[in-house]
Amino acid sequence: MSDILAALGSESDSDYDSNTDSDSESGSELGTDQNGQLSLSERETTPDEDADGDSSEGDAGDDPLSVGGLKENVGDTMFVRGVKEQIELDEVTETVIDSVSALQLGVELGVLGEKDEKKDDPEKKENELEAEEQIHITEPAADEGKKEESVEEENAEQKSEIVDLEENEGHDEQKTEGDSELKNREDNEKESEAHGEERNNSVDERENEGNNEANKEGDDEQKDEGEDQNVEEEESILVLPVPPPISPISPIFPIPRPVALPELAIKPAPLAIYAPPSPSEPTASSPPSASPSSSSCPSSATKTQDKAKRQPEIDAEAALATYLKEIDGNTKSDASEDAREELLQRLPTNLPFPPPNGTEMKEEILPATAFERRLVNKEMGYGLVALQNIRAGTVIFADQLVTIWQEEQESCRKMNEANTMIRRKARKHGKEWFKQFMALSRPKVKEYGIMGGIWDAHHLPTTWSGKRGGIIGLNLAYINHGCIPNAFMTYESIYPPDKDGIPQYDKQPQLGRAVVRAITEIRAGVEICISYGQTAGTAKMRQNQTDYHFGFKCACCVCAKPTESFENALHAYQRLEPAFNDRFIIADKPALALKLALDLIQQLRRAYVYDNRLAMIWVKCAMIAGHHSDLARAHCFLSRARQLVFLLEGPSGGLYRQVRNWWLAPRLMPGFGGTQRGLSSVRDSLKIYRSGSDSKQILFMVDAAAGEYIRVSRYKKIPAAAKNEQAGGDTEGKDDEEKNKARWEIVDGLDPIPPKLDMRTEPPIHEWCSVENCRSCRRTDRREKRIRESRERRNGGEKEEKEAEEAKEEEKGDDKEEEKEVCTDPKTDFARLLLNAVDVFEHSDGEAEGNTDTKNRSKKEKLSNRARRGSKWYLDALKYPRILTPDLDVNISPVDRAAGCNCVGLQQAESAESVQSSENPEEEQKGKKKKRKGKKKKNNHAETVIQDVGGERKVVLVEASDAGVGSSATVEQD
Ligand SMILES: C[S@@+](CC[C@H](N)C(=O)[O-])C[C@H]1O[C@@H](n2cnc3c(N)ncnc32)[C@H](O)[C@@H]1O
Repeated sequence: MSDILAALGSESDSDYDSNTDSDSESGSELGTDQNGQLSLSERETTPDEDADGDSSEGDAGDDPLSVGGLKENVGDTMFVRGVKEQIELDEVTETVIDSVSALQLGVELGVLGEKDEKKDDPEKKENELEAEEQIHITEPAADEGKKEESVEEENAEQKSEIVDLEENEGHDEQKTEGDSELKNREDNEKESEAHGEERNNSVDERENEGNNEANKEGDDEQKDEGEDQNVEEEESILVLPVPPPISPISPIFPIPRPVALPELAIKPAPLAIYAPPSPSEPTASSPPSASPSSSSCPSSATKTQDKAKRQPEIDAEAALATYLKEIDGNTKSDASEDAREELLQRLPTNLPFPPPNGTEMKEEILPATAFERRLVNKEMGYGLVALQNIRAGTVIFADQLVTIWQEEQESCRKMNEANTMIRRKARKHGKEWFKQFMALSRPKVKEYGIMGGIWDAHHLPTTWSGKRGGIIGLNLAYINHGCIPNAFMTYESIYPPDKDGIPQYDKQPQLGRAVVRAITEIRAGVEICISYGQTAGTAKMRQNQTDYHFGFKCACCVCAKPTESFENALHAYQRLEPAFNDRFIIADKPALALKLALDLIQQLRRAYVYDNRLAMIWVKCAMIAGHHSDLARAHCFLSRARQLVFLLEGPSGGLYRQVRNWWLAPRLMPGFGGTQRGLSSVRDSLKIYRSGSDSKQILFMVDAAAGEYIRVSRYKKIPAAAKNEQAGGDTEGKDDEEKNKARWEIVDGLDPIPPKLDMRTEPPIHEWCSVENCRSCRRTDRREKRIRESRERRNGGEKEEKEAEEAKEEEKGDDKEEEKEVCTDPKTDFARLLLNAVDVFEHSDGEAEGNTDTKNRSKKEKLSNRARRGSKWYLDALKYPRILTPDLDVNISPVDRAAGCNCVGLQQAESAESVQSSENPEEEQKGKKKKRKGKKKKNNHAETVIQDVGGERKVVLVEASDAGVGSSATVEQD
């Protein structure tokens, strides 16, 4: 899954039916993108979000995963639940508040423990100081003098910078910040003295290094360059230590950094750490209410209460709870069909199309005042905390980045080289940016240098376009990791422009800004978290994962205070996710795979996991359906994936683009058409969309056995009247809703003969589009028209038509046999396809033998053409071995065969013949001839498998003689 994500760039049982309905309307999306652009304001005016917020209630009650719905619903849900959570979070908050006040007392948290110990034990303190000194002394003796020199020089440089700073400060924006910081520090120092504590040198150091470096930037570039060189010379004596294997992207300065917390303005403001909403769903009868004790700040509590009094969230909450219950099937719905329809009506249907590559996106970005840096807790340090309610889908910030790729990192042999590189890259973003960059906090490790210190404290490991590296941005520098995040980060792709400044899309794009979007509503006072990387499993497992990959044990609220439902969901994800990459399950147990997916989607939704983990499950379901040529289900799954990915990435995201393309043409999905077991048309998806609350049953094939595949066309709706009649009018004990509900039955027997999959005859998907004057449809029409005309021009009208007709007839003749009957057994479907592949092999053998017989050749050519068509899936599947290659070692048991399947594939298989294998190539050749001779004589059952023959993968016939049916099969190789 992550592979796909990397290559490309992923709502619950409860929502798919509503969403699918919206999806049915989402055909209208085709026309909604009139400008090809999206501005957030446009999105904000979706029908689900009317001015008074009432509709958002409806949405909330309706479909928390739809894009607009999510914005409102989840938000509302989270908002109200968040209040509840705060009761649970009181403990945490108290701890945090304690630590804040501790910090105000001038105690640096990072060295709290250290200092306490030192206070207790003066001897120990002395020893440690000595040890610290020794660490510096352990430099090579020859370098020692130089190092001291360099340190002195650095200090001298810093002092001169301070003078500069003091001179410039009057004109500098940083002045006020610096002043307040200095004041804070002075206060802290005084208090520290009062407590008899040792004053921390870090203050001076930061003053010297941070602000002054920023100030120094005010000087001209040449001077800077000169200084760089000086620094380079000074630092060249320091050798970068060998990086320990902490992370695949080892930090550029891998010395374990001390836990020195950055000095920022600490306000004794209400503080709530990020927490996903409580999984316990409030009921309509007991709407959640804000409790004064749920907030550390009385004023904020009152505000929340006031909000709660204004009701909309509570009503939305109640509606959502009812709706969720209805969908989940936990309880019977109180919501009438009409009410439900009304809710569905409010779903947004105008998901925009991604703009053409490179089009400037006009999305609103929140003002910088919408969040601030605050101390979260001792473990996590500082984080970004929302100061206002943020809607799902909003761009919180878009950061310019300093990126250092792994190769660049590895090319730095010395600390100063790395420092210079970071400095150079940071300066590219302009003076103001650089100043702010220099003002980022950093640990007090001399060896790191200034840039190295900042990098070490704030960089995030990343992978982009297959490259690994680290990034650092001004806001990103303070965003923490959460295992259930409420924000999602994507990158912009920047294509290099040509001479005229036009982006060249055929060139490799460069990493642009890092865009962070809210994926659920984020309440004011809640920490904004992204996921540094997908974590899964229990809290301990996740902590190990973050420790291994990022060098810290995750202390996010989900890990710090694991609750049952979060744990279950993330553990289920870890256990079930691999199933969607398992060739055997995908090819042979599609219904099992879909059921697992349903279970997982439900669990993730309950735990409020709305990130790419969920989106990719929808995508995987679509791929599974696609593998079995089930256009209808694939289309529905892709609709859901598309909505969610849109929320995560916005309209110009890479995955969004990809999913949207697949949604338009599911056949473009890798592995599509591996079998024809689920053959359906996109039009069939309307059945799923219209099936309302039963859509889960159809979409996920809930009634199917693990290895079964029930085509959408086999579901038949029994109207309520007919159903009651069938029951003999026995409707006692059933409520009205049950009586009036239609039933979906699965029509028994074989699936009807499917139409041949033919891209030319299938109506283009845009034909379903109901939007008037749809831009996309017009474009498609124009393109098709152009193609037709050019074809006609090239081949000369009539002649070409005649030829095409002839070719069609010929093809029909070829495929008649295949169309006779369609096997619904996966194994036999599979055998048939493999046999086609065998034809290819045979044909190539013939050529190798120099068989020039024209009759044979034309026959073989025909065969091979057919085989090529049939086995295209096989070749395609080989391209995606991890994802959707069907199980290559599939065997048809003799018992299965004895059960008698009439499919053409099996008949062909039965008429085929196996040949004795031999390790000797000459004998093998003889064997092949023998095989061809005896082809018609024997009537043994044969099955095909892929085996390693002489180091090469070959399709092999596995023969079972008539006598062996039901007993044992003899295996021979060809
Ligand atoms: C980009 S910085 C975030 C800002 C950082 N908290 C600070 O105070 O400077 C990333 C660092 O924050 C800490 N961090 C982030 N998320 C964390 C989490 N969930 N648990 C523990 N530490 C975390 C780790 O030390 C990590 O290396």
